[in-house]
Amino acid sequence: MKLFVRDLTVIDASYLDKNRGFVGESYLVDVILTGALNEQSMVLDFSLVKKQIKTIIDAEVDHKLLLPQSADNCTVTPEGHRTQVNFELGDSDVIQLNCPNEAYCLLESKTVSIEVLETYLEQIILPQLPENVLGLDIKLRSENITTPYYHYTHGLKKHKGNCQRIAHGHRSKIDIFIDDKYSEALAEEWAKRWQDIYLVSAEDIITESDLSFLVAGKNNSAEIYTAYDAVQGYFELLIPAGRAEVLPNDTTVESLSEFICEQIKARMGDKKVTVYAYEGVGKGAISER
Ligand SMILES: Nc1nc2c(c(=O)[nH]1)N=C([C@H](O)[C@H](O)COP(=O)(O)OP(=O)(O)OP(=O)(O)O)CN2
Repeated sequence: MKLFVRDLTVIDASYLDKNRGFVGESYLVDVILTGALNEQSMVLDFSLVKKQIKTIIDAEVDHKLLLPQSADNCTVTPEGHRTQVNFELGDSDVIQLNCPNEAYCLLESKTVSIEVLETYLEQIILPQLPENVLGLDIKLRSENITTPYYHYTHGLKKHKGNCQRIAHGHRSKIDIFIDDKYSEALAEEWAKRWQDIYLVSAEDIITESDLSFLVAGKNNSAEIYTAYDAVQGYFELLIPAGRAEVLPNDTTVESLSEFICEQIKARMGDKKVTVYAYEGVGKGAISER
């Protein structure tokens, strides 16, 4: 007998890619369970399917940085409850992080892909399900978006939950209206500007000498050093400046939509500007000037 649940949850995470650097993603999760019927004539009660699988996904991958730790360009060094990561990019630039262990999900692979993540999740979730559940098929998919979108990575130091992690991200639609008319050109402009971007708050920028680790190699462009203290611990990151944008406020979706709206308004004079900035799937903030 097979049981399916579509849209069980959304994984908002980021991964490191040799060419793209940080890639923020929002994956919708579908599952199929194969098994014998239990005493309730069910493979597993839907409410338990949803709760148990979501709990594991939230703990293992959601709001984390997914690392291809078998890649030659990825060095992961555990330091007790913290982990240092050095990731060399194709252009010989480097991204470095030093964060509490829960900021990362370490994958035994050379790259991160949907297939790698599906296999990883199947392997860790199936043994935690009741014995009558014999098989688990996890399918991850991106939201079907037909208009421009971007992938961003960020961290919200003031968030009490897992959004405080310095490198989690989202694949997000951006809708922009000028005098109530949809502007594909402006949406595309922002999608291009923030494609695979790291968004950092100006107040979180530190100097190289404030980093707790030594900088490995020299980046081609300038570097940005950012760090903050949050409930889960101290988070540090070094990123080439060309792969980041510094924003005046926190990088909540409210601030992002305000930032985009203000920037466009400055060019539009008397015209009304409306911005729908999404954070992942089906949620976001609206700004109007
Ligand atoms: N008003 C706002 N609330 C939250 C923001 C924000 O910008 N404005 N941001 C976040 C985090 O960035 C987080 O990544 C959002 O993830 P979300 O999927 O909402 O978080 P959960 O995992 O708690 O939700 P699930 O339904 O379990 O996926 C948080 N809030």
